[in-house]
Amino acid sequence: MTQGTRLVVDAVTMRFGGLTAVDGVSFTAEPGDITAVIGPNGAGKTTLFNCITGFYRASSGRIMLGETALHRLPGHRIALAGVARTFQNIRLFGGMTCLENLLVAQHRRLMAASWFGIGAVLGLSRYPAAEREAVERARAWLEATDLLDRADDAAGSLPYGAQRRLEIARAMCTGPRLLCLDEPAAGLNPRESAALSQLVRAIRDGTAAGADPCSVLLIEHDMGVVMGISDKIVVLDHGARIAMGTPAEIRADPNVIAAYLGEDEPA
Ligand SMILES: Nc1ncnc2c1ncn2[C@@H]1O[C@H](COP(=O)(O)OP(=O)(O)OP(=O)(O)O)[C@@H](O)[C@H]1O
Repeated sequence: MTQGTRLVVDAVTMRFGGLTAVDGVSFTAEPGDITAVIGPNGAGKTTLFNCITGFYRASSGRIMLGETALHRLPGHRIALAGVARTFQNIRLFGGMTCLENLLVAQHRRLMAASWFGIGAVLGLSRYPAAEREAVERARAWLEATDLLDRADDAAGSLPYGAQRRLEIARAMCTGPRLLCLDEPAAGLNPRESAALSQLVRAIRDGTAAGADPCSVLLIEHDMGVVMGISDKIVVLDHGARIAMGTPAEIRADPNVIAAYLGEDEPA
């Protein structure tokens, strides 16, 4: 069993014209850890996330996932390298069922098993076995996210909190080495936030859906969730890293408290 994969973010800078949205940020997200990136509005969190997940190419710096240089890969190769993400705004196929959403997420695996259609034409395909596995994996993640009874319902008909869990299930169906969550607790009620925290811990520890442990990186404004589940917190302000440490260290850091003055104070 793997123990997740180390993410190294090394002096990453992202400029938009004259604006430096991320300014030489470095940190490592250790295997087996939940690492949170926090900071006031406009601090550069989403931009940094977009660099890691391949939506932007960093202006400079290195991003390594294990031995893989993510910063050198085109955006569409990042998922293949083992990075899965969820979005601030939910992006599910609303008209498809929950199960179908999780099967679509596995289409690359299924295509590979059918040798991209050629094996199927020749009757040599491993597709049926792969399809069975894909359905089993999808059902395991539906169960882990408490959505098994909604498997055949349209994703768009689910309550908001359930859609957020389905997004995580979909990301996990790709078998990632690193899961990036962009404000997963946004809009959740306290009970749903608690269930989310438990799910993210289980993903980190490899106790959900029979999957291996997975490193987790999250952006989150809900300080209850951040302080409750993070092993390490990286704090950004005006694009730069101003603090890094355990939740207890971050809570007591005067730089962090100063950065948040006028915002919601952490903890
Ligand atoms: N595509 C873009 N083009 C130009 N400027 C951008 C772009 N994306 C982000 N920015 C700017 O970069 C800075 C950092 O924004 P970013 O969205 O990364 O912050 P954030 O910490 O995620 O904020 P929030 O908590 O409000 O989501 C902001 O000044 C923003 O206006």
